Amino acid sequence: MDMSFLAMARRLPRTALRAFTLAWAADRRALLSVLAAETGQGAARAFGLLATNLVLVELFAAGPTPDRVRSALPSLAWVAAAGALGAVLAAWSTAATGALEPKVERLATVRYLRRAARVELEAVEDSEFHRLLDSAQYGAEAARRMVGYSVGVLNALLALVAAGGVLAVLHPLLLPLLLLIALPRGWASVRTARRRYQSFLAWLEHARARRVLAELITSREAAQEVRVHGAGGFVLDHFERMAARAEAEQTRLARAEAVTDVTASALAGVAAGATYLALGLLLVSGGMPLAVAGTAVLAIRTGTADLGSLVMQVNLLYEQALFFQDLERVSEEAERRAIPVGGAAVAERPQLVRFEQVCFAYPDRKAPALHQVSLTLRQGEIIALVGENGSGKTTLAKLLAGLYRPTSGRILWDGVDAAELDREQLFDRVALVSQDFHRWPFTARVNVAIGRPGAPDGDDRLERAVRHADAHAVVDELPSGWSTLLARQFAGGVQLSGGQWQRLGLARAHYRAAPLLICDEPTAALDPRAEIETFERIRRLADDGQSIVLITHRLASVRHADRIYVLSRGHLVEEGTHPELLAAGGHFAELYGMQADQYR
Ligand SMILES: Nc1ncnc2c1ncn2[C@@H]1O[C@H](COP(=O)(O)OP(=O)(O)OP(=O)(O)O)[C@@H](O)[C@H]1O
Repeated sequence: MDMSFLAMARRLPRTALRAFTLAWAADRRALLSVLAAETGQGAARAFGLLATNLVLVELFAAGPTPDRVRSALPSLAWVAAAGALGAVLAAWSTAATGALEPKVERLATVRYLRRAARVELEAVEDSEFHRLLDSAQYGAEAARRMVGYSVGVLNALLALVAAGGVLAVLHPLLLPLLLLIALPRGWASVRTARRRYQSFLAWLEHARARRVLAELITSREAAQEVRVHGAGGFVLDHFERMAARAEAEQTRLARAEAVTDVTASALAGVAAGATYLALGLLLVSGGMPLAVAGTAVLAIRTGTADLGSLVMQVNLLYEQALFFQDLERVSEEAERRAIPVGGAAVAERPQLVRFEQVCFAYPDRKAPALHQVSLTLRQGEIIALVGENGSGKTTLAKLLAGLYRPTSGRILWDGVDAAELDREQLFDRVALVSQDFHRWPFTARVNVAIGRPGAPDGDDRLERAVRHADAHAVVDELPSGWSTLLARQFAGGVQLSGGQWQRLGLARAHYRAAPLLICDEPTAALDPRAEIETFERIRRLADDGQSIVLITHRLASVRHADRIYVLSRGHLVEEGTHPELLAAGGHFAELYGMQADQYR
């Protein structure tokens, strides 16, 4: 909230320069066209004013009126020529600005999204970072607007230099008086912009919550409970109350703006009065001829209009710059929290992954989710992670996949600490079927092939993956087969059942063909036959050399695991094979007994 006017004034040129660099990168030809057209317009305007002065001098000169008009004609032609040139240049500037603006917005958006996609998972889960991301959403649009407003500022500035230059030539007193008229308006605009932005920041969380509430009412996920449980009225009621509070803030802003504006207008009025009084006194005292006074009035009028527009444009630019700075800030933060690039190479087929005394705590939680966990996974082995809800199984899987880094302890891949490995390569060795694997709103084909975008042998690979996950039946039933869109919210989109989705998720993980497969509850939505078959298939993958980490609550299905690790409240409490753990009569045996009893 470093919002003092001076601090902002110091930062504005730097921000404008960044926007300019962005525009240069987006389309330098369009940018140069805009600059040329605007400078040309400024020159044409100054020239036009000077020519007007010559017209007036001729008209107010002594002699018969027809002669005076005749001698004013050449200057009048110059006035017309300057006007025509200005109009052509303005049209050129409009066309170039129109071409430049969307490119700047696209470039700003793509840069920001590229950085956002590369941050650590921890940052994505951090509400503060999300808040930044939300406020930065407006930044790309602000970058676009900054182009237009910068052009406006340039235009008004050059026009002002033209009018001011002419005034300074006419009489040295007139220029400071002109500035005096503009000062109160400038003050008012900046004050209002700052107030609006401060309010935006203070109310951002509120606006986000309101948006979430509004989306809930229309979302497909909540649609059933909105109706059957009557949750719609409840949510709407909250939305209305929150909206009413936001409206009160808008009213406060509007009132404050009105008071500021009226004060500024009064001060500007006094300054304008003083200017015209000075002009009158100069005329009366004979310090200025009538023709010059006529031009001065013209220059003051256009000059105040130009100043007004300059103040407005600077103000708009300033306001957008505040939003653009958010984008810059989030880019810096995303860069700071980015997944590091480079590092030691990871073997194509890692032989051994070891957890050594690994602890992990989520940043917003006091109690660690994992406490001194040590385990080993060899190539071609299946290990199973079991334990009650919240015992830390998924967290462990995410650490293994390289999504989190241990708070203490080490994860060694063939003896090398994962912290030193090239994370991109590490990700490349892992396939995930997580509990919440993503249901991409794309076609069935893409939903599988997105497991490894850009994989070379398209259809064969797809066929193998589908056969493995027994997803044929799912795809055969779809109206357009592989090309069916799996997003009900779009025309022609189809909705799959949970189990059908799960088969596609499994096919996706198989399509990825990574040496390490992590299956987190891969069969929760499958019917009993499909579940048994799936576990059997997963087991066969290990025979082909894939290492598998299986997380499940179906304790009978971990029989074939080479080793079972039992977690409880983040601690590793038991490990062994299925028969060993049953014989030990510990935690696993107890859980297994409870499940088995249900079937007896
Ligand atoms: N992103 C997160 N941020 C903060 N805490 C989390 C996060 N994910 C999980 N936790 C917490 O960490 C602990 C372990 O969760 P985890 O998801 O690893 O358990 P789990 O054994 O996979 O549970 P389940 O069987 O229910 O899937 C829980 O207390 C959970 O509340």
